[in-house]
Amino acid sequence: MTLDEIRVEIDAVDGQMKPLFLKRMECARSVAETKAATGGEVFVPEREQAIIEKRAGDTGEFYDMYVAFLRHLISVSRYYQYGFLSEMQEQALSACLGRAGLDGSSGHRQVEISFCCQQSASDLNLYLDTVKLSGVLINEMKLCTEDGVQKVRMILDGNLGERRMRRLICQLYKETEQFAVAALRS
Ligand SMILES: O=C(O)C(=O)C[C@]1(C(=O)O)C=C[C@@H](O)C=C1
Repeated sequence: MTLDEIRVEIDAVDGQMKPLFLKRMECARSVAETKAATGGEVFVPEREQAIIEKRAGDTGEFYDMYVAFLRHLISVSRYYQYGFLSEMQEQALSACLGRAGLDGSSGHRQVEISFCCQQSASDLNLYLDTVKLSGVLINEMKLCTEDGVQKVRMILDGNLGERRMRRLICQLYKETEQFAVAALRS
């Protein structure tokens, strides 16, 4: 097969995957609507583990790559879901601002946050992808690892009044360990 012929095949595969991706995102929307009505959490780690165990077992040499693909796919699904859950966003925001004694309506241009993740689970790359997806820019980032726990500190450009910032803060608050808004910076 020539390179051009292989690329025709890749284009055909991508063409088949696209409607399936769109269909899966439609399902994510329906799940979000159901959860908005019933109050369920977006992030259900045991369900994600079950999906991975059920699907990835027979992928042979591609096991790690297929697991990475599934984890990214599901992380995108979660990101999409949080966008529909404005009540959850508001609750998450007031919980972390209240805990830090901060006033979200104060004038600020940057939001400093901190959270932890397990080094072995390599979740940090997924969270960085989520930040990228949200459109919020990282101005500064510090990472230190102690006893297998990654402690992350980020300064994000933007204001808590922006929808994309509220959605991002909500997702990180719900999914990471020890999430905190450390400061609102002007
Ligand atoms: O099954 C759910 O509860 C979903 O929200 C769907 C889904 C997925 O995209 O597969 C997304 C987030 C959950 O953590 C688990 C699975």
